[in-house]
Amino acid sequence: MADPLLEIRGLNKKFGDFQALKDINLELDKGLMIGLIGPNGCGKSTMMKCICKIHDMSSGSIHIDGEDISRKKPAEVSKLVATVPAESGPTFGLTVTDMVMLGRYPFVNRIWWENPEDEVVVRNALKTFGIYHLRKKQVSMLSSGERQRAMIAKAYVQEPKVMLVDEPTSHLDMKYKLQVMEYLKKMSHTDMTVIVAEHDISLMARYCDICVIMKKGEIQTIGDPKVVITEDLIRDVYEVDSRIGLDEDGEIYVLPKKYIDVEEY
Ligand SMILES: Nc1ncnc2c1ncn2[C@@H]1O[C@H](COP(=O)(O)OP(=O)(O)OP(=O)(O)O)[C@@H](O)[C@H]1O
Repeated sequence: MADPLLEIRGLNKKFGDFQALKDINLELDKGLMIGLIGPNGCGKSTMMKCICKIHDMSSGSIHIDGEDISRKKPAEVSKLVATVPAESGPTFGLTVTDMVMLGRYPFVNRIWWENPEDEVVVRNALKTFGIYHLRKKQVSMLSSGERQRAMIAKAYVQEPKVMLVDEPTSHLDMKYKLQVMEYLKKMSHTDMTVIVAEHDISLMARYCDICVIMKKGEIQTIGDPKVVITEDLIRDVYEVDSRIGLDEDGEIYVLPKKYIDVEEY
């Protein structure tokens, strides 16, 4: 059997006395779309930041494609893993093309000067993500949906093996939510494993091959969303009563019904 693309062993992360991640163990194969689900503060972003080395681990190991990331320099890690953060941050008057081109940075040796190959990769990404017509526009002028697609294009041109996407649809309307998830799904079909943290569980259940459910810094369960996402699980993890159904296409939808006030018990 092939080795997993991402292998996390005994990952712990502490901020001072607070333990944000507790003994995380996870093996993921390539070519999958993975949904990271759990309540606010359960550790989703912290786990992503450990995978891309924004945070140092307190203990444990992370291997991507057999490579121990703790031994890699930042530029080498950037060739293995790319991140699409929840917020894009300041863009300093960059055009869409300029910003997406920044994703090629790990491939530049000493002097920053894009070559014709970089230009082809960027042009293709702009077309793939439907933003070619916006290429000369400043990123600060884009709508949320357009900016999100530009951020995904920037991560895509990094040609990573693992793509980490934090809350990709939080500012998007229904159409762009679906569109962004479609793009991410397509990327997972190019042998890239895409890990998405997102609060819309119905959307995650529909698009993800595997869901990783987290609670209080630990992995609660992992598996096929149609199997693992149940009313009992939602009650346990979110303290919310919900109804879970299947529409005529066999897709799961999750309807939150009532917040359970734990103080009442
Ligand atoms: N740099 C930090 N210093 C101290 N505590 C932190 C730091 N970063 C995160 N935490 C804490 O670690 C816990 C996990 O945070 P994290 O951002 O990973 O949660 P999350 O699951 O991504 O939440 P959300 O869904 O709200 O984005 C939280 O209690 C948070 O306050």
